[in-house]
Amino acid sequence: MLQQVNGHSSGSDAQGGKSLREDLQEFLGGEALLHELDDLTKVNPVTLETVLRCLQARYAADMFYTSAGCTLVALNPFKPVPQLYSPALMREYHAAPQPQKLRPHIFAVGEQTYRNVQSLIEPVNQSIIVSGESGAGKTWTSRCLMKFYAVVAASPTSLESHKIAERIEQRILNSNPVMEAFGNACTLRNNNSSRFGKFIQLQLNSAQQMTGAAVQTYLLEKTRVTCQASSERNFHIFYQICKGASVDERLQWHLPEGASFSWLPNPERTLEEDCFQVTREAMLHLGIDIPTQNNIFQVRRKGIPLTFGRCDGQPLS
Ligand SMILES: Nc1ncnc2c1ncn2[C@@H]1O[C@H](COP(=O)(O)OP(=O)(O)OP(=O)(O)O)[C@@H](O)[C@H]1O
Repeated sequence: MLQQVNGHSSGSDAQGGKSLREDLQEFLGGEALLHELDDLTKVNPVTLETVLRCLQARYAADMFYTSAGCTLVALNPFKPVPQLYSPALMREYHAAPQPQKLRPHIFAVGEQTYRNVQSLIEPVNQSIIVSGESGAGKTWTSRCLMKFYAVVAASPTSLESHKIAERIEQRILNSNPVMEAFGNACTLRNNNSSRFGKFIQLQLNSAQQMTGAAVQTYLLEKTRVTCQASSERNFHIFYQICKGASVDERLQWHLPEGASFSWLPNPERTLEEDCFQVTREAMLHLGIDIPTQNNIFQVRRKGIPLTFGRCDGQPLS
């Protein structure tokens, strides 16, 4: 049903102008070129149908980013598109005199923000809000932005400062697997769904080089530890420990090979997120040594109330 949108009415215009229906027909008549509309502000008339048809045409043409004024609409390709995130493309957006004139991309947003920090009078803080429904690609997009800044905000001249910058970049990137292991879970909508919100702050010095990062997390879905919807799973870390612990660790942590736990449903699902080794290495790079890691994993086990027990009726310890 056509509704009044932007001053257009669904019937004929009394002043002799075209009706919304005619506008729509004219707009959709040029469907072959819809994918070329890289900014939704160029869509006319603006209706749910025209906007969706435009995004659909761009999606079909493998164009996953579309501007909407100063907002960027990102569609989840649900397939690997490596050329869309290559370091060469990062450098292209970084070097462009006007990145906004290139094709819409998360790197254009990243670069514009990076340039905005350095105003003529004093540095100005910048914020990027990544929002969308579960599975839309927020975590992916945040990761892309962090990788982008790790590349563009690291061009120090001296070898020593280069090493410092490299270490910071690596730590920033390594924070992702750790946060995802402890805060993400497989849900019906997303195999790697973040069950918490996060505020990531990247810090730059006066030369625009990355000097540090801080992550604040909030609203962790703690109830998932004890209660999961059917066909969903607990936090990745529990499965990682159960699947990836060595024989010695199993003995120390009282995790017999093949034991199943009622609070760890659907363990048979094998996800790429189940890799314990990746989490351990990332923790090591963040400065969490092996004894501390072991303490954390023991706390994890002991922190689970005994009432959950094992499926085979044995107590946890
Ligand atoms: N740009 C992209 N290119 C390729 N794959 C993508 C892209 N964006 C998202 N995906 C795929 O979609 C999946 C879901 O994306 P992501 O985890 O980022 O969603 P989300 O919005 O953070 O969801 P949630 O709110 O549940 O945490 C990813 O694991 C990845 O496989």
